[in-house]
Amino acid sequence: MKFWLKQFAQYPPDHPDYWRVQLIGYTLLITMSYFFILALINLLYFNSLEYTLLDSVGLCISFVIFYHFRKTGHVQIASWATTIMVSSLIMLFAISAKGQSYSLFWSTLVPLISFFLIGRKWGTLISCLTFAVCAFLVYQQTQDPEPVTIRTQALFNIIEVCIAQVLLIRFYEKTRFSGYKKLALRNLEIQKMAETDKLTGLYNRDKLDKVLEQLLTIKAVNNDVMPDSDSRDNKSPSIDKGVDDKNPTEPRLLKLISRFQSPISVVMIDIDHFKRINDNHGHLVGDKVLCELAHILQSQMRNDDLLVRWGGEEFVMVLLNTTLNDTIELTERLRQYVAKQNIQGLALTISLGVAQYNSQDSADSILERADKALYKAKSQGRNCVAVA
Ligand SMILES: Nc1nc2c(ncn2[C@@H]2O[C@H](COP(=O)(O)OP(=O)(O)OP(=O)(O)O)[C@@H](O)[C@H]2O)c(=O)[nH]1
Repeated sequence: MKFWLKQFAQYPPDHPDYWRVQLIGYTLLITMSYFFILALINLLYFNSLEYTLLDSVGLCISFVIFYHFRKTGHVQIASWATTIMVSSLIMLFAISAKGQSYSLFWSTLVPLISFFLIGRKWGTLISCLTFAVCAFLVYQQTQDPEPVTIRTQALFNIIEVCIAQVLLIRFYEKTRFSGYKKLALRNLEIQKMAETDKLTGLYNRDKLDKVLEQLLTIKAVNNDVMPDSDSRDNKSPSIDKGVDDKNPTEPRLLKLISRFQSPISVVMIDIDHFKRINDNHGHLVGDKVLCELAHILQSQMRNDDLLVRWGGEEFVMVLLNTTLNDTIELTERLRQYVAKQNIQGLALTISLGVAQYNSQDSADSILERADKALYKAKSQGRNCVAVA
């Protein structure tokens, strides 16, 4: 089938007409095969010249539309031509069979094709017209005193229409599935973009607010029922890392948050005299320093902790299951580690402000205390850790 279906460069998979183009191709290939087989069956098995002629006309028209569509890629013309051809041949067949031998069953294909190819408005009109003709044929049958006899033709009609229905519905399901998948992926991308800092690839401030809010709400509830554990080595729930995370939109934190009982520390980190780096080496170097520092900080953190870019040259860490003493020890180690690094050929230092969660804290108040601690560290001469 793929060999016969031409892929048009002007209709890539994300083009609104992509699936219409596919359906035109599929429908025309299916109708050509159907008309060819039906013509043979009607000629050789039923000896019906009338139906053989009808099928041959269908085969020729399908081929002409198929050929024209492959040459021009004109979706609108091909959609209308296919719909009119399919519905009028079905109607011609049903009328010539006087609606007998389940020939009316073919009309159920008309809405499937017309709605998809020419839209709701015209699809409704053509389907209603087709069904009106069917109703009229049935009415005529009711007026006919002769009893209806079921022949082999009826069996063929039922089988052929069922196969066509299954093929079309399979196609629609594929279309729907592919559409939803694309939408879901796009939503994930958008969510990721909204939560990520473009420069460093870390989570951004919005994400921090969201995570802290959830974390502290659960913490406040749990504080009423469970005592805090007091060691960083205890098994703790995790927060996603921002950098290089394959799926930052589905943090492990959210899955584990309900089990959360442990102490939380928030650390605000600021590069000392960053303005001088920009002034002396330019903003591009400044940007590279920010990226490199983000990776250095990330490399020194546990998988369980969260690092975000707060804005400018400031970062925030959220440490789970970490007591105040552990946090001071850890941040001091981090400060010394950064001071020893050569970042873009520069030696730089950081100041850190630490705040430990207490039961009165909200997301805003704990960040505010960490910020005050950072201010203290700056006023103590920078390159140090201060506690709120
Ligand atoms: N290159 C670059 N610079 C930035 C970015 N965001 C903020 N800055 C710069 O960071 C500098 C921050 O300067 P200040 O707030 O005076 O702080 P500082 O020079 O680090 O001094 P202290 O914090 O007091 O040690 C400003 O020059 C901002 O322009 C960024 O995304 N890229």
